[in-house]
Amino acid sequence: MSKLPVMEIFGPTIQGEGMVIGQKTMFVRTAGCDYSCAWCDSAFTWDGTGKDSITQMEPEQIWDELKRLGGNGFSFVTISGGNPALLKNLDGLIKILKQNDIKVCLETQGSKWQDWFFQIDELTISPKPPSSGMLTNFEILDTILDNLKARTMNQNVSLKVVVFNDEDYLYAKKVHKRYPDIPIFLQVGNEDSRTTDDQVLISRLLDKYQWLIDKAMLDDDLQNIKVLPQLHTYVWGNKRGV
Ligand SMILES: C[S@@+](CC[C@H](N)C(=O)[O-])C[C@H]1O[C@@H](n2cnc3c(N)ncnc32)[C@H](O)[C@@H]1O
Ligand SMILES: Nc1nc2[nH]cc(C(=O)O)c2c(=O)[nH]1
Ligand code: SF4
Ligand SMILES: [Mg+2]
Repeated sequence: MSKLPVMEIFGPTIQGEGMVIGQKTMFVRTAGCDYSCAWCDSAFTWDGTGKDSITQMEPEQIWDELKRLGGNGFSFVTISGGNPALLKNLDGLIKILKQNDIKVCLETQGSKWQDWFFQIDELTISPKPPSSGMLTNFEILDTILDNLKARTMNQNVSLKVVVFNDEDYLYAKKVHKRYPDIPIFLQVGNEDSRTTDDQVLISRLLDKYQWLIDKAMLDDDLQNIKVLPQLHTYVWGNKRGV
């Protein structure tokens, strides 16, 4: 028995964030997080509001559900949460995905290491800036990124920092300075991840994107930087399961 706490399985959709933005992908969202970010857009995975949606699933059942939803139309699965890195036994799911020639992407915040990180094709580590209310344990983050130096050429690792304000921006610069060899993405923060007024939301997010671009483009410290929106929010607003 190696069941995993699953909050939702959805797709196919596009990966809206980070280094594989635009990639056609299925999503598996696990339940539970060791953080509680002030602005978490997936708080239902950890704040109790989604507890009735949590299903304990065997990896085979997750694979069956992915096939039911995605048929033969996908070759990429993104695992997010919550923090999937809380789950020691996630390797069972990764194994089945690999056996079926599926590329695997993981979203995690860099607070926990798992040996199965080495099996992830596209690993995004997203340490949290001050506006989240969380404190980064840089010793753990150092260890994770140090461990990953032993990875194979086939595995991509990137950092992604969500930026809401000037303080967050300085934090992102600090992260880049500490790990200059890891590709880093700045991501627009969504201040209102609950509103259903898409027009207002999108217009605010566009302003925020422009603000972030303007800052980064004028900054000599950030020569090799990528600045991205959360693309899915510009298409579907705060809708869940897309
Ligand atoms: C919901 S988290 C789940 C994975 C993992 N716990 C993490 O934070 O990386 C997925 C991504 O969404 C980002 N995110 C969460 N809330 C956001 C918001 N309000 N605006 C922009 N990005 C957000 C996180 O920073 C993270 O990069
Ligand atoms: N389309 C889409 N792209 C995403 N990239 C990261 C997501 C996440 O919640 O981890 C996410 C999500 O929820 N939807
Ligand atoms: S670490 Fe990720 S899932 Fe956890 S609270 Fe923060 S944004 Fe949400
Ligand atoms: Mg999301």
